[in-house]
Amino acid sequence: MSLQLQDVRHSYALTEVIGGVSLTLPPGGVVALVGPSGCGKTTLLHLCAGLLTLQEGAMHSGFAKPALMFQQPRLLPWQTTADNIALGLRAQGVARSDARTRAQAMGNALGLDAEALAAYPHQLSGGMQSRAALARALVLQPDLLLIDEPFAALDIGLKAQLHRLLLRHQAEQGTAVLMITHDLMEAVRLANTVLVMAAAPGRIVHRHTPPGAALTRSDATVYHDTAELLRVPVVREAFGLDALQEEGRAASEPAAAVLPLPGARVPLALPADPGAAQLPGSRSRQCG
Ligand SMILES: Nc1ncnc2c1ncn2[C@@H]1O[C@H](COP(=O)(O)OP(=O)(O)OP(=O)(O)O)[C@@H](O)[C@H]1O
Repeated sequence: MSLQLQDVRHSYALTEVIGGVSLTLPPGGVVALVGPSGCGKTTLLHLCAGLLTLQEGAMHSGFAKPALMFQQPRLLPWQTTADNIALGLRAQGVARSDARTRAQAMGNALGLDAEALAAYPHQLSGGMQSRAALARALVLQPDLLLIDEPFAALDIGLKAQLHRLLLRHQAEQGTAVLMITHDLMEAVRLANTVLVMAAAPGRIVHRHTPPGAALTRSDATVYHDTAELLRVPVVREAFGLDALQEEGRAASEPAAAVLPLPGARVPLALPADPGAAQLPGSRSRQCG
């Protein structure tokens, strides 16, 4: 039972955006696809979720209960938080009272109290909405969770809290997770395997295994490992870092050899040691 992609390609009209991606996600594994904006991460995730039709290559999923968590919480404004969390269960035919009980328990586990669960989405902060969206996915007890940058808009503290909640649930339930992000440090913090993508067309250019188990990975280890990853030439190239650095140097000649890089979307100068929605079920698809 795993998710396997073999030489998957995808084009929008005449433009090839995914140029031959192969990957395997085993049960209980956490794979992060990380890459610059526009390299095809969302397209790939939507292919895995069955939201896009496979055009070329092969894909097989042995997972029976996949769930997708979108970049935006996408809560129904006319339903309470608890009813939003219960939505997938209700769609599966679970009785209203049972679904609500399970939704409340999952909401509580993710830090939503009775008041938040009785509130409507517009009465919740962004962080609470993200918790509700995570609860809505996790309450389904998926064996495969597909995540599309759900924590991108959160502050650093909230992000860390949700990372921990997700990792704890993942470790307890053995859920396989395929997540996409453009944040290298988030990928190193959460994943067993980090796959770095480059653009035009989207392809995997580097595979990285962060040390140890994610739940016990310290901040220092995450910073150090991210810094190491940022030294890999193909990773730097994928994010356009060296080009930016050259621009910076040219602009300040003959000043300092190393400059901060304006506009970079990934951390650039990390200390080496800072010291311190229910989807279609199991499927196998082949084309091309
Ligand atoms: N429906 C579509 N029709 C045409 N082109 C599309 C469509 N969806 C995405 N694209 C293009 O395909 C490329 C890959 O887009 P995609 O959203 O998969 O990238 P991404 O890596 O997830 O980007 P981001 O990190 O900015 O969300 C981009 O050039 C985008 O403009």
